[in-house]
Parts: sequence; C-alpha cells; structure tokens
Amino acid sequence: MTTSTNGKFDRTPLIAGNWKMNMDHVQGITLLQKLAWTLKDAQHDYHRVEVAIFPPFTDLRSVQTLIKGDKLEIEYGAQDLSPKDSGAYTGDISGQFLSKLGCKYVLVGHSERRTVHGESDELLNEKLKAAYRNEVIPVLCVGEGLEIRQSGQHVAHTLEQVRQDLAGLDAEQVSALVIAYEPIWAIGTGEVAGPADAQEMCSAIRAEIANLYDDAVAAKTRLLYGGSVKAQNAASILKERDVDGVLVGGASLDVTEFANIVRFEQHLVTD
Ligand SMILES: O=C[C@H](O)COP(=O)(O)O
Repeated sequence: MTTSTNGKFDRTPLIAGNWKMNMDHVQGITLLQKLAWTLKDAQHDYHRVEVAIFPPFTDLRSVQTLIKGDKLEIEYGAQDLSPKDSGAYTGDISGQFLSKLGCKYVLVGHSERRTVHGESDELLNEKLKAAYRNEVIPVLCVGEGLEIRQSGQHVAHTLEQVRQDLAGLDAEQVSALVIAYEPIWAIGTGEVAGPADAQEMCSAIRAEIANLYDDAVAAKTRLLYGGSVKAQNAASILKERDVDGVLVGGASLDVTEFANIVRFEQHLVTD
C-alpha cells in the first residue's frame, strides 16, 4: 500500500473508469492508448494512484493484449460476471474467463444491473462469491434512489445492501473488497452528491464493516464514490477522509477529463 500526498490514505486511491456499453474494441484500444500516453506524459505514478478501466466484455481481449504488449500499468476489469463458473447459462460470462483474460477487478451490482436487470442482493452475494472463487477482486456497487434519499433513509438502505451482499464473506475477502457508493439520482444526471454526502455514506459503510468484521478489515476495504464525477469536482470528493477513490462513468470516455481526475492530487495542493 502507498500513501498519497494529502496524508489521509493508507489505502491506495483507485480511480476507475466504467465505460458502460460504449466503445467497441477498436475504439476502446484507441481510448486506452491515448490514456496511457497522456498519463505517461504527466509521469503518472500508478503505485501512488491506481488506475483501472472497465470496458465492455468484447473489448477485454484487445485490452489485455495492448496492456501486456506495451507493459502498461493500467488495470482492467469486467462490468459483470455470472454467479456460475460454467454450464448452460447462455449469454453469461464466467469469472473463470475473466480471470484467464487477466482481469484484476469485476463490477458487481452496478445500479444499472440492479434496476435495468432487476438483480437482487441474494444474486449479488452469489456473484461476489464467484468473483473470489476465481481470484478476481469485486467492486461492489451500492446506493439509493431519489425517493429513498428524500425520505432520509439512504444510510439505512445502503447499509442493508452491504449486509446482504457481504453475507458469508470472510475477513480476508472483505479486506480486499472495493465498495463503490453510487447514489442512483447522481448517475449520469449531472447531479453530484456533495463531498459531505460521499463522506457520510463512506464513513457509515466503514463503520458497518468494522461492526460486521473488525477495525483492521474496515481500515483496508477501499470505498469509492460514483455519480457525475468530473475533473472539476473530483479533488474535493477525494479529499474526504473515507473516500478512497472514484468510479467514473461518462467522464471516463474523455481522455483529458479522466486523466485530470487520475491526477486529482495536483488540484489538492491548490484547494
Ligand atoms: O459507474 C459509474 C457510475 O454509474 C457513474 O456514472 P457517471 O459518472 O456517468 O454519472
């Protein structure tokens, strides 16, 4: 683990770009190449701030080839996985395949999977276990919709998701886990939860992990914020004590914007 310049982390910050259903494999390679060049020009230290991209499944082999061939330090992962490892599950993608493709991470329970595909916490718990079984680190997404936020039940709702999703996982697994808090009302809307909102929820999640496991586990689990993150608001969110990174959607498709989010520490100095 490394320490960032603002002194708050003993957890390596993670800046993650979720491309969602954008970028075919040809476009994806161009985007990745430009990102790598931009961060090389900026002499980015990947040990100090980790960078990961989450392209569509169909891009993963090309991404793996480029990253391996050019010895890039950018990590990558998939946007979903099956709870099963193999068999008659047409259209599903096994964690075994992701592991073979060198994926370090996999998103589990993104709000678009929960809402568009109706994925339940029970299913997501199975997906988390499938990820660990195949040695891929899950990035579990949790968060509330607008109605729940307005009712003031957002913390209780999100912690209930955490408890259900983590059921049966052991301390070692949860220490390696990444959890992204993504309030649904802030995703792709331009509405961004304020730094204090991000901190409130990340702090509550960390306390819940300490309660379910212990302080040592809670100190290791990385907590991200996601929802309309841009270069302009990233530094103020990342300055919060319990926020260890960001999960970026739309802005990760713009190389300059995403590279500036990766380089958030530059902005911390002048804030
Ligand atoms: O996975 C990323 C989140 O859904 C945030 O997306 P966004 O940055 O486009 O709001």
